[in-house]
Amino acid sequence: MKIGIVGYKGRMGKEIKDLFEEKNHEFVWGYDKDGEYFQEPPQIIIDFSLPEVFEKTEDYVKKFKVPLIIGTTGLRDEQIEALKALAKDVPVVQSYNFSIGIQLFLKMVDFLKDKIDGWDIEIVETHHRFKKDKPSGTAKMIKESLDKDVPISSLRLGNVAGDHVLYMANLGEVLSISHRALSRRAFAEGVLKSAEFVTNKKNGYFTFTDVI
Ligand SMILES: NC(=O)C1=CN([C@@H]2O[C@H](COP(=O)(O)OP(=O)(O)OC[C@H]3O[C@@H](n4cnc5c(N)ncnc54)[C@H](O)[C@@H]3O)[C@@H](O)[C@H]2O)C=CC1
Ligand SMILES: O=C(O)C1=N[C@H](C(=O)O)C[C@H](O)C1
Repeated sequence: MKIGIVGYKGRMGKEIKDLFEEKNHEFVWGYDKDGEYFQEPPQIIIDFSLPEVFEKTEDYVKKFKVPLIIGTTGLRDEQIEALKALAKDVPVVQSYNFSIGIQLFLKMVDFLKDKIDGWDIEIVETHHRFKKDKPSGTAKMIKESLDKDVPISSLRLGNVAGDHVLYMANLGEVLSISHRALSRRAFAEGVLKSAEFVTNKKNGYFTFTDVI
């Protein structure tokens, strides 16, 4: 497929471009801080940028009438609503984490959440020093899955690709679930799966849970 990437000069943008090209897909369009790169119209747009770029992405998806895969974190509620509106016309896949491991993590949380009433529960996330948002989108997803107002601690250290730990403790024991992304490749592979997932869809709002 011919892909377009919003944020194509960023860490995730480059990782996604590299993986798709290894799989014989073609990077034909991009948008970044210094404007548009145009070779030909894309068949799909992938956005890994910042929430302030969202309206541009929305305009380009409408212009090219193509599916959107969006992993940008820190989106505002009205931006999520705008994605749902966009999904009436094109397929949209939105997730704050495109790794398989975090999907399994969320399933474990779902299994545990009504068995840990009265326990102390805390989320700790660690990311590279360049990450702009805090807490991470994934930590927010874990909190939402728990259905509880639990504290989130954020560490910004070196070049960590993404660690998430959920601690649960009663007076006698500590239980934890942890996930470590060893590189950004894990996220890029989830984006590729999502791009393949939407190829036969006309429209609809999906999360990465629907994809796997
Ligand atoms: N959902 C997921 O699985 C994952 C999500 N992310 C999220 O993806 C986003 C990007 O992460 P990274 O690639 O590490 O960041 P980055 O900072 O390396 O890349 C962001 C790109 O957006 C561009 N950009 C910034 N402002 C812009 C503007 N006003 N107009 C056009 N382009 C602009 C930057 O120039 C840069 O190339 C973040 O929100 C991050 O949290 C990151 C990894 C995995
Ligand atoms: O910015 C990152 O790098 C990451 N962001 C996502 C998040 O905020 O949860 C996903 C991953 O942990 C890497």
